Amino acid sequence: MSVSPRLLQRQRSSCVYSSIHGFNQDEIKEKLQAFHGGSIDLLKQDSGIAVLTINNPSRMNAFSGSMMIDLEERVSQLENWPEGKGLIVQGAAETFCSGSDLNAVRAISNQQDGMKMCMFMQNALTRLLRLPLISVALVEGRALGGGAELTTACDFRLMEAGSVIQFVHKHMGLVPGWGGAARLVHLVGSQNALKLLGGAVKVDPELGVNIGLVDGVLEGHQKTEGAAPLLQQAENWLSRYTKGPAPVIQAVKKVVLSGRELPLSEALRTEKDIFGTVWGAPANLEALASKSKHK
Ligand SMILES: CCC(=O)SCCNC(=O)CCNC(=O)[C@H](O)C(C)(C)COP(=O)(O)OP(=O)(O)OC[C@H]1O[C@@H](n2cnc3c(N)ncnc32)[C@H](O)[C@@H]1OP(=O)(O)O
Repeated sequence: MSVSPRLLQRQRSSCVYSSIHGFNQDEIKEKLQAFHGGSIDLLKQDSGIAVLTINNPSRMNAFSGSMMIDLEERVSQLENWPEGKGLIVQGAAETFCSGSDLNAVRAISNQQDGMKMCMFMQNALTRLLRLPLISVALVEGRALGGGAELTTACDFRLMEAGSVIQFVHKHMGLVPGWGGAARLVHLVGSQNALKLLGGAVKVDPELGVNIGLVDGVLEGHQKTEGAAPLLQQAENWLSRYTKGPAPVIQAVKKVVLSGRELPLSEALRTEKDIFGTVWGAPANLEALASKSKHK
């Protein structure tokens, strides 16, 4: 499939690494492709909420090399989805993700390949976080290592009662490399981030909510009689933020993103530009015509 120049330009501007940093995406893709197994599945729904599933149940949804490539391709598809409003990232078979596939990690444990894999995943997860969609990580079971990092590449995190997020990197003689440490500091502050990484702390829903990592706790549908399936609960939770026309929801995400990532003057100018895309647009004119009251 050929990629349009506009799409390529948008992808590049969302990436952290490019050829200027000595990063060659095709080269690392070829290496990663050798470690296959599992998939990343994308379901775009008419509601404007997509579901991205980390699917490698026989390895507790660990990321094989080919799944890393899949992830990058799915993010590209979501970048090019004008009707999109929200995204739920979940794991298959009742667990979230056990990080990178340790078989692949062992095979590419040399310094150079490790750096390339790290840059590839930072690019993919940064683009995931920068999607103009409001995103939620739905954590069921365990989110370990790179799986914990993946949760921080979403706008929100919902945990099922009994689930765990754990940055186990220290136990592996590592630190996060997929951007998880930088994002964690933004989410919970440097004191809490130091505790979570330095202690490889098991974060349960209660601790997660207390430190601001977790935005909601869902009832375990298998343990609580009458509870809705988890994905349904997550969709209901997300829908309060995705009600309305896609251009408006996407603009909401973009102004928050620019405020989060850019220096103030630049964020203000970006906000003005984004404001310009919704001012006088159909949803704005419709709201003005309806003389709505906000009681
Ligand atoms: C970016 C840096 C990183 O992400 S480094 C990787 C960090 N992750 C890890 O170290 C996770 C290691 N795995 C575990 O701790 C356990 O397998 C967990 C996930 C707790 C599950 O335990 P338990 O319920 O007893 O199942 P199990 O150990 O029998 O696992 C089932 C099969 O899945 C596999 N598995 C699990 N995690 C990985 C992984 N990260 N990479 C490759 N394979 C993994 C296990 O080896 C096991 O496979 P098998 O059935 O023995 O063939």
